[in-house]
This record gives sequence, C-alpha cells and structure tokens, in this order.
Amino acid sequence: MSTSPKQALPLAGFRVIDYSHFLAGPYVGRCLAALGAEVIKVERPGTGDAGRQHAWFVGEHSGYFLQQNMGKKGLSVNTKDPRGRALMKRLVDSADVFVENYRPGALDKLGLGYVELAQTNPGLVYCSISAYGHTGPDSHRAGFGLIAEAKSGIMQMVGNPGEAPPLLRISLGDMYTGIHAVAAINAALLGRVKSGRGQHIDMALYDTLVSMHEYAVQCYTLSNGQEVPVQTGHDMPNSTLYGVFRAQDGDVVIAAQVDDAWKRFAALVEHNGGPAGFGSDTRLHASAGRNAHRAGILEVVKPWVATRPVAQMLKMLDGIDVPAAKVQRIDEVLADPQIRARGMVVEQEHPVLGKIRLPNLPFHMSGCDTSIKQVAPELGEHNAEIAASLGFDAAQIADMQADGVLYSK
Ligand SMILES: CC(C)(COP(=O)(O)OP(=O)(O)OC[C@H]1O[C@@H](n2cnc3c(N)ncnc32)[C@H](O)[C@@H]1OP(=O)(O)O)[C@@H](O)C(=O)NCCC(=O)NCCSC(=O)C(=O)O
Repeated sequence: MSTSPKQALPLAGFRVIDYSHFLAGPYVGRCLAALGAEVIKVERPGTGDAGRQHAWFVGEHSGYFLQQNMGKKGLSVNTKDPRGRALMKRLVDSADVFVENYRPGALDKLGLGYVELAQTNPGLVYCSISAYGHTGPDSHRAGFGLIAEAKSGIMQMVGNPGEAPPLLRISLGDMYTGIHAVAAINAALLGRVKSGRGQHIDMALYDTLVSMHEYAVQCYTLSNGQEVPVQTGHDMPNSTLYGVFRAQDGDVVIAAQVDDAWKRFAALVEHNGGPAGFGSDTRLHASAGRNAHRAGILEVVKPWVATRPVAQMLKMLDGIDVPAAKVQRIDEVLADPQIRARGMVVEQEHPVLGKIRLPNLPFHMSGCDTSIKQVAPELGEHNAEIAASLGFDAAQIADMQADGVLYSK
C-alpha cells in the first residue's frame, strides 16, 4: 500500500449517537469511530451498558466493554425522565447517525424511535439492530447471537455427525450484523448527499446469518429440496480437499481444493510415502471426482498428516504453494510477525489501567490511520461537556446531576 500524504479520516465531522449495549451496536459505533466519526455512547444511569458487567475483567474494568467502546465519548442519561429525553432530542438533532440495538419498540416507548426523531432531523440515518428485525411474527422477541446461530442453520452444519454442535466462541450473529450495519450506514450517508434524506436501517441478527450461508441455502433450493446440508466434521464434502487434520504435534488446515493445487498436493503425498498412483489418479484431478471419492482421499491423507510434525508439514506444503496453516493458539497469533507487521493490536493509555493492548479493526487505508488511540469512556465521563455543548447552562446541568438524570461515577 502506498504511503500517500495523510488525509482526514473519512467520517471526520460526522456525529454518531451510539445508543447501544452488549456487542452488535457497540461494534458499529467502534467501526464508525475508527473511520473518524465523533461517537457518543449513551448509557442508562447506574449500571450503564450491560457489556460493562461482561467478562473478561481487568480490575473493575470489563475487557469486553473496553474493546467495543474505544474511541467514544460517554454520556449517561436517564431517558425515562422528561429532562433526559429533552437532552437526548437536542443531541439527536445535532447528529448524522443513530445506532441502537434494543428490543423493537423499546426506543419508541422512550420517544427515541425513528419516526419521531426524523420529524426534526429528516437527514438522520437511524440504524436498529435486533434479533429478528422490526417486522414479522417474531419481531417483538429479544435474542442474542447464539439464538441466531442456532436458528440460521449454521450451527446445525458444524461439528461431528451425531454430536451436539459446538459453540463457536465468537458471536457471529452480532459481529456480522454489525459489519453489514456499518456498510448500510455508510451507503445511507452517501445516498443522503443526493437525496438530502436519511432513512431507517432495520438489521436483524437472524437475517444476517441466513444471508451469510455460502452454499447451504442454494444446495437446498437448487436441488428442489432434495439436499439438506448436514454436519460433516472436519472437512467440506463439496470442496475436496479443504479441512482440518491432526498432525503429530498439533492441528493443521490444508486448502488443496483447487485442481492445480490438488495435483501438486497428491504428487507430494505419493512421493513421500503415500500410495503409488495417488498423484496420477486422473479421477481425482477435477473437483467433482474428488468430491465423489472424498472418503478414499481422507483414508490416505489423515494418516499421512498424522505421522508428521506440524512444522515439517507446513514447510512441505509451502514448498509446493499449497495454502496451509497451523491451528494457532491466541499467544501464537499475537506473536506472529505478520500480525505485528499489520498493527493488529493497538496499544492505548488508560487513566486507571495504564497501557492496555486490544485487537485492532482490520481497516488499512492508504490515506489515514484508523487505529483508535482513545480508550472507552467511564460511565457518564463526558456528561457535562456534552450537555454544555447542547446549550444547557451550568445550573441546569447541576440540577440534572443532582437528580440522577445525568449520572457519572
Ligand atoms: C439484549 C436484549 C436481549 C436485552 O433485552 P431486555 O432485557 O428486554 O432489555 P434491557 O432490559 O437491556 O433494556 C430495556 C430497558 O432499558 C431501558 N433503557 C435503555 N436505555 C435507557 C436509558 N438511557 N435510560 C433509561 N432507561 C433506558 C429501556 O427503555 C427498556 O426499558 P423497559 O422497556 O421499561 O424494560 C435486547 O435488548 C435485544 O434483544 N436486543 C437486540 C439484539 C441484540 O443486540 N442482542 C444482544 C447481542 S449481544 C450477544 O448476542 C452476545 O454478546 O453474544
């Protein structure tokens, strides 16, 4: 990537109200902050975002919260109180984007639904994230990423046949919905340049995961319902050879599913103790043939990998340009020179915790540095500054603070 002169971050000058909790909404706010927007995180008084109580903890601080809320300002206001609601209305009128991930209807009850806010700010891009979306028979229901993973059909295809599916340990539903929400918000902001109008973006965790199926939906629809994908363990039935294999001292993944890569791989196996004729078996040279003979291929490849150390395996596969990798632990990931070179961990100076290191977002842009230096806010940290910027005088701010409408620790 070229190192052209630094430009302003692309969303500099845009104000985002991040009225969100847990993961999906906060992740959107974090991405928009990385891209340069001023992001104001709004939390309920007292406990704030439930993410503040989510492990993993360092001292009294939740790493979960620190990660998803870096780069934001903190406002804690009781929006059930008329004064808090009035403050929020003024804040939203000054904003370009509003992001929320509460149960559908919760914000309407607070007078913070799209229809009401758009009356005074028609340019507002308002993004709702919910489990099921704002329409349909399940729209009123609460939910989490795990619920969407189960309902979407993804979970049912993962793991060993006959066993309960494993938990993925990243919240696919939340993260993928957040990523799509960022794309839709940025498109709506671009569209607003021409139309002058904002719009309501209604994202659902369940929709997102159904849309993410790479082949399962088409497998069912294009076979007119004849084929329903099932659990297949450690490799792909329709993409041979592509899977996870146990080596002598660890696990490796091998991606030899493209015809030319397969031929190189099969020849390597044959010339290093594999069965004679394995490399020249023309039945296996095209993808369809390999899928048809997958079981026989696995019978050769599994023991071949199992008798070799990971490092030797990777060297051999690298030598024939077949993509492969060790299944790495997190300590190995963070020590990886590639990850270091890409700056995928950001270091921040926290007022209480000192230096902290957290994962970076994957934006690498030639004109600007999107690494977030500012740590996540304490609950209500910027209350007074934000209220003052909205025209509330010192006495009004003090009153709201005394009554707990504005809350800080
Ligand atoms: C996360 C939830 C399941 C939590 O459900 P609920 O228990 O119903 O909501 P909560 O109690 O958290 O919050 C609702 C109440 O808080 C009130 N509320 C909110 N903000 C405020 C402020 N600022 N002041 C006063 N009151 C407030 C709001 O009006 C509601 O009041 P009342 O109306 O009076 O109750 C739901 O919000 C949801 O389905 N969200 C959409 C999907 C989603 O993002 N899921 C979590 C992803 S994280 C995840 O999956 C993962 O980590 O993995």
